[in-house]
Amino acid sequence: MLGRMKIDGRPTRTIVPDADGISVRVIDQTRLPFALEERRLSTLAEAAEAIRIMIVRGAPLIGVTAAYGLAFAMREDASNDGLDRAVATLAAARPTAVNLRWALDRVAGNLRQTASRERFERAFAEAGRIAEEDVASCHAIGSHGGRLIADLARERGRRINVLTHCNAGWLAAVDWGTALAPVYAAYEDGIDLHVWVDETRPRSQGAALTAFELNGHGVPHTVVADNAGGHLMQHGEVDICIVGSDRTTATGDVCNKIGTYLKALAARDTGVPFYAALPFSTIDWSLRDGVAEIPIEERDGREVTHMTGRLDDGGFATVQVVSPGSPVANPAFDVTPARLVTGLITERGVAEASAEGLLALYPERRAAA
Ligand SMILES: CSC[C@@H](O)[C@@H](O)C(=O)COP(=O)(O)O
Repeated sequence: MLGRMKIDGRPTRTIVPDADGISVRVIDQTRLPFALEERRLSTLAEAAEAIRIMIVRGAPLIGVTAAYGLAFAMREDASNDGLDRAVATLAAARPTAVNLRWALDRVAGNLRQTASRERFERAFAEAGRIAEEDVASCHAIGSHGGRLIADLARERGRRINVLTHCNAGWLAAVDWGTALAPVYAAYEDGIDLHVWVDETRPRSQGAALTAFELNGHGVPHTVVADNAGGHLMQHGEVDICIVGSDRTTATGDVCNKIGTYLKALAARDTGVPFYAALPFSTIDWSLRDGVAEIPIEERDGREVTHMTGRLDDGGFATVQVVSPGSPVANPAFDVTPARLVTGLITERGVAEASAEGLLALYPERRAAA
């Protein structure tokens, strides 16, 4: 299946069902930007491991991969116990992105009404539908967010500088992405724009993945160290910040890659609009206080102490960058309170970051609220 996003001019998607009808192929994101390699996933263990070690990452893509993982599990043990065990295994792979739990609940809910012998086919088809819906949501996010960039370009009559953090592009979803979808939409509409790409230590998703994506599309961009954003904003070099989200509360608090909160603080201080772009599957309607309630994944300290990269001679090396013996901490996400968020760009339009703002776009949630 062809995607809209491109690598070397070739349309590509991050996850594609294989012709054998029992597996999927994914891009191994641990190898980017220096090597483009695919992995085939066909078992529960492979899907859970791919999510855990971040062969696939980004909230929407984690959700789709988990849905396929549940399908694979149904080939191995289609009993109710097998289903419960598979849900638990996949849910534990990464705790913060709520799209994972959302996708598991959707597929598992469907399977509980389904006879065991039909469960694999049913789950595989449902995972495919979740992937297609994600593409449609991201495309719509692109249209709504692209208009924000176009409005700024009209208003300011010059090139628009967008700052983004981590990778919330098509590599983090199935196609298009969330935070980068508006960038792609505006760029394809001929808007003159440039993207400041936060490097995003410790795993460098900005330097490795966002830069790789933008390069693939010819979108003008510059990679900056994580600490540069505040300075750029103070000097009028940023017109708008757009980030993704791993979980957004019913009140509009935005959980995203560690460091996002600091950018939102700098944006507020300098009057730069700060948006989060996310599909409905990223909204956790059960939570009202993101700082207190969202579980923050703590990852291996080795991501902080070591870095891997390409040597000048073309070889690869992992090197230690922290003083030996120093303890490290590695919280992977932080929460930006709704009061610092100018708006939430969703597939239904741009919402104010508040309970009322979200309910205005998702009125069907009013009864539950
Ligand atoms: C469209 S993806 C939104 C988020 O998932 C993204 O901004 C992010 O924080 C990804 O974190 P990662 O740890 O790389 O999975």
